[in-house]
Amino acid sequence: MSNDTFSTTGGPVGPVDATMVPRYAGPATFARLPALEAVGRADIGILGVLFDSGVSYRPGARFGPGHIRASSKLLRNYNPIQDVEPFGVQQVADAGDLAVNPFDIDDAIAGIDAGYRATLDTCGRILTIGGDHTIALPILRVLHEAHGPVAVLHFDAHLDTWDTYFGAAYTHGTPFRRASEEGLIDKTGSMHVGIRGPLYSRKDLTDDEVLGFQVVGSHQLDDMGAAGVAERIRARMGDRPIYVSIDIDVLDPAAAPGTGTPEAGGLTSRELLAILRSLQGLNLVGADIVEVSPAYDHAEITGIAAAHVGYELISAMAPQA
Ligand SMILES: N=C(N)NCCCC(=O)O
Ligand SMILES: [Zn+2]
Ligand SMILES: [Zn+2]
Repeated sequence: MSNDTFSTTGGPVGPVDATMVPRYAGPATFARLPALEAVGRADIGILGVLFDSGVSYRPGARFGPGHIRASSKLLRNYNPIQDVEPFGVQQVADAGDLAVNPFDIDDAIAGIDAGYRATLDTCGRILTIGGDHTIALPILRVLHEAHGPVAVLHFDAHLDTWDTYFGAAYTHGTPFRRASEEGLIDKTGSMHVGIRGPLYSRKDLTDDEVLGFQVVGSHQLDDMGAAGVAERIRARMGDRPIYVSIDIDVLDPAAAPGTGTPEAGGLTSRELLAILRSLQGLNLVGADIVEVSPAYDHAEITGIAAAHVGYELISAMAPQA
């Protein structure tokens, strides 16, 4: 018999009541929220995608969803800076995991497409926790059917608009080039935030611009500040439908050591969380948090950062009073 004591006031079913069940106990769901099947439908579904066969360096992101859930137990009901109860004003539920083919990327992409589409039958929007960045492509394919080309707000140390690796077109370094080629993204409204580190050549940047992206480099954060980046985002995206894709390696390795392709000189978690808060009121149609690789994490540093990223995204998606 489950000892979950979900706090509910007749509205959305929220997380387990922390005054009844100690934080280290309760369901292994994101923020100890109810499972989707327990509530039937949700405004936001948290969906794990256990896939990391598209990586080019350190693997392990297939274990990211479980790690982020385990690291999310301390999340509480009220978000003071956004002044919202993200789990009280909307139904948020954990939609479980998509376990896709680890041996065939094409089959895995088809599986993610089908699983994401099925989850949208009972969830208004989905916050996906990965998995490596390959997973963004099938998600954008599904969202394109409902929204047309979406503006991609991409937080990452890496452009992820490269062409192929060893001849492979579908990897964690290529999702946004494929998406742009397939007409899935709004080339007048997409941008990267946090880009840094060595590139393969200058052509990486000229190609990237043609594919529809503007770049805010990590090095610009000191001068622009989170507020300046937030302004750039609003100016670039306006009221377009926006897909937010967050590669946890946008954070400095000090703030996110548990990731596959770390680059020095990244954002602090405080900067990233401040930028995400500024998305409140924008037309967010979905989001993901990818590339968390627990094997390289210490003391849940990366898992906790990813959990808070998810919390601020859910808060930014909440209906405002
Ligand atoms: N972590 C992501 N998503 N992409 C990394 C690509 C790294 C590289 O091409 O060297
Ligand atoms: Zn990256
Ligand atoms: Zn990436």
